[in-house]
Amino acid sequence: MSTPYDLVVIGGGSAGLTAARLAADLGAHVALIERDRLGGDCLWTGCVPSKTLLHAAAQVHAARRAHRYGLTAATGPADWTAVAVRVREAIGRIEPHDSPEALTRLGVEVIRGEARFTGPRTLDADGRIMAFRHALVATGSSPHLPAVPGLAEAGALTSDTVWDLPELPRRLLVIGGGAVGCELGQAFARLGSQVTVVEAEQRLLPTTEPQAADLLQRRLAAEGVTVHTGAVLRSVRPDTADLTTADHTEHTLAFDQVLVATGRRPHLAALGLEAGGIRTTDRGFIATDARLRTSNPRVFAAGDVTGRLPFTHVAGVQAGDAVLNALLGLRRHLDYDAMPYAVFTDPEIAQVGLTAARARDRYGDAARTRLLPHEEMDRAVTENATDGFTQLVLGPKGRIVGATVVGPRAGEAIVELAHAVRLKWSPGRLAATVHPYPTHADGPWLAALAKARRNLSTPRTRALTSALLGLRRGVLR
Ligand SMILES: Cc1cc2nc3c(=O)[nH]c(=O)nc-3n(C[C@H](O)[C@H](O)[C@H](O)COP(=O)(O)OP(=O)(O)OC[C@H]3O[C@@H](n4cnc5c(N)ncnc54)[C@H](O)[C@@H]3O)c2cc1C
Ligand SMILES: NC(=O)c1ccc[n+]([C@@H]2O[C@H](COP(=O)([O-])OP(=O)(O)OC[C@H]3O[C@@H](n4cnc5c(N)ncnc54)[C@H](O)[C@@H]3O)[C@@H](O)[C@H]2O)c1
Repeated sequence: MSTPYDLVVIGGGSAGLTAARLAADLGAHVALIERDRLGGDCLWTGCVPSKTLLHAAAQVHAARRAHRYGLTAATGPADWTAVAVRVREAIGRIEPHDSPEALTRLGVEVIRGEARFTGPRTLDADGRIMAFRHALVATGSSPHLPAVPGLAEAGALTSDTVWDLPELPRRLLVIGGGAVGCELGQAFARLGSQVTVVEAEQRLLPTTEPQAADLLQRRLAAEGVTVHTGAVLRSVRPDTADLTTADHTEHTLAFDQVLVATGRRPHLAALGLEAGGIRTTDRGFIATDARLRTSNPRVFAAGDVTGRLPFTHVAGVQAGDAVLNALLGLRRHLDYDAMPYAVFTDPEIAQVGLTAARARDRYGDAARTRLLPHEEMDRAVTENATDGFTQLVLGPKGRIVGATVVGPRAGEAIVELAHAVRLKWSPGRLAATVHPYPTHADGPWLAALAKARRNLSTPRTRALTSALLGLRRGVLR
């Protein structure tokens, strides 16, 4: 057995890579064990391919509407081979940053193999026993297939396998209307597939603000996507699916390919959690405290495996905190109420902090919302994208506790609202920073200005300003 490593990282995805790099920067003796390819879900099958696909689909969508500007509009389906090449190109451009060579240059020992705990301070990587002072579990998650008869046998695609399609499906059935289902459903529809999305809950993106989800559903319908919400998928055969919709009617849908996007489960099998003294939650994720420590105080966890907000940026910041807490004995913890995310559909939907409903649950009558429809935002008018909105959710003392932006570049516009939530700003504080005109960041600014202006016109402030004006009139004549 080797001398103990300061840190052994298990899994080379968004969380594991960030952790290993930071540990090496701090001068730690660090090893990273990866059983497959460094880069994880985000690089190979998640964020990077999906955002590249969405960009390609947006270009095709714009080309189809080019007749508005006197050009010959594009018709027919997109060339899937060309799109797939572009997706692989984007992955290829990013992959070298995450390669074993790049990590080794930084001082990380990269080990190819499957890790398994053999005790509270040791693990086995494909036959090699390694001792550690600290370990980080960053083994991520995989798509989960619901137990619907015939689904697995129908050759269902997931976000792991959809990238290998030899051709664009003519009819694509998407099971699940969460982030993956909405993003990929819209992208495939724009590229030329006939898409049907089946969602079990009453609306798409069930955890986002309801008006945002409704707006997206209307847009998808306008683009020719059929959406069934509140639907129960009963069974699947090789080219048809039986479902019952919210109004209790039964449908049989024909498809050429079916894509399952119904959530993910953590990679924990064969990790030897029991030998490592690591407990899991009721939902089957690794149980961690606020400092990301597991039930074994020498083992931390980060990323999708923790079951908290499964996003790349969350995986990265969790990994950073876990490494600092483990190696330097700090007590850092994240504020999940200030964690933003974006769904890259068109319209783009970005959110941070509490939704209006959660704010009411937490703060009762002290919770308020301020909505700025994007008809009032000039940049949205110039781009003919006025159906979006910016909503601020205010808590006690009028502090911003949550926000939603729907419209172009919502993912960028949400960033300053994430600052506002984290730093507990009032709208007045946000309004004090001048924004260039006209940008997509005007939504948050105009919403904050409108609220600040309303504060100026309360009877009390009006009485004060009237008195002051009267005084000035007297002095200045
Ligand atoms: C289609 C899609 C689009 C997405 N888009 C976005 C987006 O736009 N923005 C965003 O923030 N998030 C997005 N996500 C989510 C994001 O991809 C994940 O949250 C993120 O990749 C999780 O990182 P991770 O490090 O926890 O896990 P992973 O990236 O899954 O990495 C885990 C690694 O551990 C390895 N591993 C597992 N078990 C072992 C073992 N026993 N031994 C050794 N190695 C092991 C695996 O091989 C893998 O490489 C998307 C996800 C999907 C599916
Ligand atoms: N833009 C982004 O940041 C982005 C994009 C894609 C994915 N992701 C991440 O990847 C994770 C996985 O995405 P996902 O979309 O698979 O999961 P999800 O949890 O976001 O959505 C799954 C959806 O499937 C529905 N569902 C579950 N079982 C069903 C059934 N039997 N029939 C019909 N509908 C059913 C759920 O109600 C839910 O709406 C997400 O949690 C997200 O964090 C992020």
